[in-house]
Amino acid sequence: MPFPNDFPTYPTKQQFIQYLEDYATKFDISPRFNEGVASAEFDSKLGFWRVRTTGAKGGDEMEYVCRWLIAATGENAEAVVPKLEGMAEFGGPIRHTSLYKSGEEFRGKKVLVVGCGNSGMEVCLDLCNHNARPSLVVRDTVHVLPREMLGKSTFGLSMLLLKWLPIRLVDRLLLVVSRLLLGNTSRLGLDRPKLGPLELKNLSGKTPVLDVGTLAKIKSGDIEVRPAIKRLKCHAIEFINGRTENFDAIVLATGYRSNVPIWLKEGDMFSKEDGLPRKPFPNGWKGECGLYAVGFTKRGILGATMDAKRIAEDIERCWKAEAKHCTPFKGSLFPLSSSSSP
Ligand SMILES: NC(=O)C1=CN([C@@H]2O[C@H](COP(=O)(O)OP(=O)(O)OC[C@H]3O[C@@H](n4cnc5c(N)ncnc54)[C@H](OP(=O)(O)O)[C@@H]3O)[C@@H](O)[C@H]2O)C=CC1
Ligand SMILES: O=C(O)C(=O)Cc1c[nH]c2ccccc12
Repeated sequence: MPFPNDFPTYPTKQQFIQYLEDYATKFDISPRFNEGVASAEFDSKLGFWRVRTTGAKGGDEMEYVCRWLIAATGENAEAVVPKLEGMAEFGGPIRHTSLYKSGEEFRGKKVLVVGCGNSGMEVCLDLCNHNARPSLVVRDTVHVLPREMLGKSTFGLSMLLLKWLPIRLVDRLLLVVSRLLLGNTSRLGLDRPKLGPLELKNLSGKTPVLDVGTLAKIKSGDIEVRPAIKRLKCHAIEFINGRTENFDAIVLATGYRSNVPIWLKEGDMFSKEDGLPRKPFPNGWKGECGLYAVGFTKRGILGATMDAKRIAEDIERCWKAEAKHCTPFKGSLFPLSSSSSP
């Protein structure tokens, strides 16, 4: 179900919520809100999955029983919080982006944003817009692309080009246009990886950063780039280049991970280490006993789409095969008198 034609390229929160509600109505979906899955386990005696949930405040336990279970909790289910030396000593707030609401509370403060993915870049800009003074830790290479190219969204354009051209050529085009529109990002302290943005996404899962105005703030000096952190002190931070600088607060834009191992009681399909399917792409979508996984391919929306189609087809096939084996109602109720039944 596509977005309505009158939606802008970047729908508002309210428009997106409306889309989700229309989607649920159209496909007759009744979401269960304010419930979290505590555990899901296959009951081999029953031949079904038992899924236990708890209410928002930990109360109201429920159990669901189902033939098929699709894990769709994603690659960004819980915050990754790095252990930094001296973390307990630091005097100011240390906030992961998952808990970041607005730059308002950091007004006038000197803030270190750790991590230069899409979250870190957008938080830096928001901090600037609230008159905070952010610095950004960039410890590795990163691909920054303009959000739009030739009047089209870079993401949409990439997906379109990939239908016709090999990935390396699309990457070359993206980099040429980025260079024209953004200039040389290395001069701002943002070196590019050797691999192109889409190839890197496919191989490592690292998403290119879409610039929403952060680069201009780095250029103007409103955001300063810093190397990796060595250790935290009471009101200061020491970097690996030996410099120490005072900061009032830290925002950890250090990313997210899957939380499947916490709730799914199952040993084979998902790795305990990273919470992703063990089978390599594109085979990670199917497990045993009616268990499936969607959206754990590190290949963004395209990857999730592939999983979703395969799962829907597989369940349809199982469903039809099982329906065939079920004896028709009449036959099973009156086995002796149904001499005409096959
Ligand atoms: N508008 C949009 O489209 C947005 C999309 N997103 C998406 O959500 C997902 C999550 O994004 P995000 O939250 O940015 O997480 P990411 O995983 O994309 O980025 C995390 C960043 O933190 C860095 N990092 C991690 N640990 C440390 C550390 N100890 N010291 C210094 N740097 C560190 C990583 O660097 P390194 O590479 O060196 O590990 C990386 O740059 C992504 O897919 C992203 O594209 C998020 C926000 C907005
Ligand atoms: O398909 C997705 O959802 C991806 O994560 C890939 C992606 C995210 N942002 C982009 C920007 C330009 C090209 C590809 C991507």
